[in-house]
Amino acid sequence: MRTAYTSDQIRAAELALMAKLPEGTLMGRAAAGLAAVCAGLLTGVRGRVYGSHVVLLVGSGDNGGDALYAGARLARRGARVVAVLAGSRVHEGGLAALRAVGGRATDLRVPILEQARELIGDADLVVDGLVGIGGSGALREPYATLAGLTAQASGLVVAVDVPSGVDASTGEVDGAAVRAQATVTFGAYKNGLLIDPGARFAGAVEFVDIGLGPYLPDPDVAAPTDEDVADLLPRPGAESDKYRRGVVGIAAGSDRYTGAAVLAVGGAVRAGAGMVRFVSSAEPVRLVRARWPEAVTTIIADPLGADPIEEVGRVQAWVLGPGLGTGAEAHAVARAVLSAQVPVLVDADGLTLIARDRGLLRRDGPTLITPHAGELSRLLGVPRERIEARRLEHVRRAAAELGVTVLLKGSTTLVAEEDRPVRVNTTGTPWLATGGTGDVLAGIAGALLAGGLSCYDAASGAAYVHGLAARLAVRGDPAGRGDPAGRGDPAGRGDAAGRAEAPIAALDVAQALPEALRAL
Ligand SMILES: NC(=O)C1=CN([C@@H]2O[C@H](COP(=O)(O)OP(=O)(O)OC[C@H]3O[C@@H](n4cnc5c(N)ncnc54)[C@H](O)[C@@H]3O)[C@@H](O)[C@H]2O)[C@@H](O)CC1
Ligand SMILES: [K+]
Repeated sequence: MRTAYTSDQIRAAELALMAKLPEGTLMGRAAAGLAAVCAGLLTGVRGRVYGSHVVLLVGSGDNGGDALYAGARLARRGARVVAVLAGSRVHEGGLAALRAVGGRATDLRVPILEQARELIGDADLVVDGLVGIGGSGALREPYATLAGLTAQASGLVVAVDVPSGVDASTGEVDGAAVRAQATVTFGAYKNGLLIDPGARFAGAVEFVDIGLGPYLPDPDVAAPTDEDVADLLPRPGAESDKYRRGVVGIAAGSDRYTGAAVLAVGGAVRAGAGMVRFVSSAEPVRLVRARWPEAVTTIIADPLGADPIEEVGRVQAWVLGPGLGTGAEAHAVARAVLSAQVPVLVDADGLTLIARDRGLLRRDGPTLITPHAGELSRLLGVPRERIEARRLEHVRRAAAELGVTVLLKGSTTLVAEEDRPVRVNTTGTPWLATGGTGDVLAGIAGALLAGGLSCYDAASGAAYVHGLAARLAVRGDPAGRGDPAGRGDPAGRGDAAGRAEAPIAALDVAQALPEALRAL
């Protein structure tokens, strides 16, 4: 599990560790690690550090101090280093160290932005030491303009600890922020490096150990890795039969919307359900049977009757909602499914139904909901843009307010359950933003729930394998190996340039599931 923390958590751990060490030790470790990463990147691009142009953007806090000490180390190796002093104060020790080895600082008599514009344009490397975990709110001037100028840099941009303008605790970006190719982070991951929109600004995240480990509390956020997911996925034993592996019931589709049902069933079949029982009206049943003969189907004879799902046999978990419709009949089916005591995953139209009738969520069994930002917006009565800008806050709020496990889909998929770290998914690809992929995800998670996983594990496991399968489908390479911004990057971004990738249809994701599962 890759763990991440808020600024306050990191700061408390640093204070505890610092109390045991001579002054300056931690900054020394941070700067040495930062300089080593910068030197490696410069060598990769230019063949050597010697003679390279390095510009340090230096704020008034310790983040600027790190940049200055690292700059001094690069200057000692022959880099031409200039510090743009952007703050009203500067870390004096760091500035003295830089000057002592021939580094320069901007002339305070000349407007800072004028100097910076030219320097940034010519630099091989820009080091962003404006603000780190001490930052709060939107960047003020001149930091905001400096952050914007880094977009015009022709050389590398490396952020110190966290890209300036990204809220380290939440990933929120309010106004300008530095967009880095790499972020060198100290002691522990910050939430904002894993969660969008912030994660998009961080580039590849390099971790520098400064000895904080023993002082860190329980994490605020955790990102499962291949090993974690492989461990939690159910594997059939010799004594398994379809019931032990789990029977998932899928109540989805309507005569108007049939595709979602086919996709959800496909996700469940391919993710290893022992059996899929599909329940719907005649037309989706016909199509599901044609595409997935493995599924056992039931046509609901009387949706408005006393128990519309009475005819369905034993089920260990339900998926409710894809393509179900939102009328009276769908409501009746939803009520019947949610009155079961087994885990129920609610998606798509099911979410619209519970947004209108929250009483449906008053039930005995565990509930997992899988909204995207628009659906969550209707559930919480909060504008969609606000949810997208503050994903962590809203996924937590939904879990607390609704008393369910919440998987919030989107550019970074999050899973929240009260009193647990929020899980962030690091697989996936922007190509997943296409119709029907959510239905496949619901099927996968349903299969895992039926296999005995908790809502929390089923949701995070499903998001993970769904993302892997999508990568396999878009580039024939589930692990994203050969893509430096892929698996090596904890944020798990895809190849930003979209190289060697092709669009996918949702069914391709379902079809790629077996291979993704084999790759784990
Ligand atoms: N505390 C420690 O033990 C260590 C801290 N380190 C570094 O220290 C950083 C934290 O240093 P600080 O606590 O001094 O804080 P920062 O340097 O992150 O930022 C604080 C400064 O930025 C200004 N500021 C805050 N928000 C701003 C905004 N929106 N616009 C413009 N200016 C803003 C503040 O007025 C203050 O001067 C870490 O991110 C890391 O880089 C490392 O050296 C490792 C050890
Ligand atoms: K920074």
